[in-house]
Amino acid sequence: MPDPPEHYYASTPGVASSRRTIEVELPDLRLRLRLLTDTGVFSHRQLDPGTRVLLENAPLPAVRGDLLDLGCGYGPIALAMAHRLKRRRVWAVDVNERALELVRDNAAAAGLGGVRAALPGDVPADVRFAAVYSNPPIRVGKAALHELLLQWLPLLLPGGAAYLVVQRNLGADSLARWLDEAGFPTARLLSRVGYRVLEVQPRRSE
Ligand SMILES: C[S@@+](CC[C@H](N)C(=O)[O-])C[C@H]1O[C@@H](n2cnc3c(N)ncnc32)[C@H](O)[C@@H]1O
Repeated sequence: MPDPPEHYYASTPGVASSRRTIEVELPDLRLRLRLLTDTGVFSHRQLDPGTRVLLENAPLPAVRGDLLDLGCGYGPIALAMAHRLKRRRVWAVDVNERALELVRDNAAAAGLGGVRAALPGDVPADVRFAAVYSNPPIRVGKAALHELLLQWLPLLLPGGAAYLVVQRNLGADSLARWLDEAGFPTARLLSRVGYRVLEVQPRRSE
């Protein structure tokens, strides 16, 4: 039997678990986030710089409704948004089960009952999103990334938006063009330290 894959988007990481706590400070939050991370989970040693750019710059949702952290990892985006918007339900979705366990433990430790950590197939079919925040899994390859976005972006509510942070040198501009051609009006919200934050609107009606 081959060893299980060790990349961070495996459903069960092959590397042994070794949890640690990291602290994350965001300018608008009065408390420091204390977040459990683990090996086998994306950027487990420190908050990813792209995620920081997203969290410090993406606006709050313009309409009411649930939020989605697509590809949540240990949950820095979901947890920060849940602190900011305590009454909202925040879906934290990932294929990595170790990551989902961390999100559950992080939300419980922070007393954030609105966070729902779920595998993609476990989100009820009728859920729609006021906003999607994502540092998407670029490393899965273009075809899988496009498929992922085509699965979740159609679930945006009217007036909602998705905010995606992507490294400029990992194809942020071509992703923006592809989204636009796929019918989702996309604009570059900002460009900072090698990252772009894309703002994606719900699909244009035909
Ligand atoms: C770049 S990481 C971002 C993690 C976390 N949001 C952060 O900012 O630290 C992308 C995440 O997407 C997850 N992922 C990969 N394929 C996925 C899929 N098909 N559906 C949901 N999540 C996926 C990976 O497991 C990984 O945790």
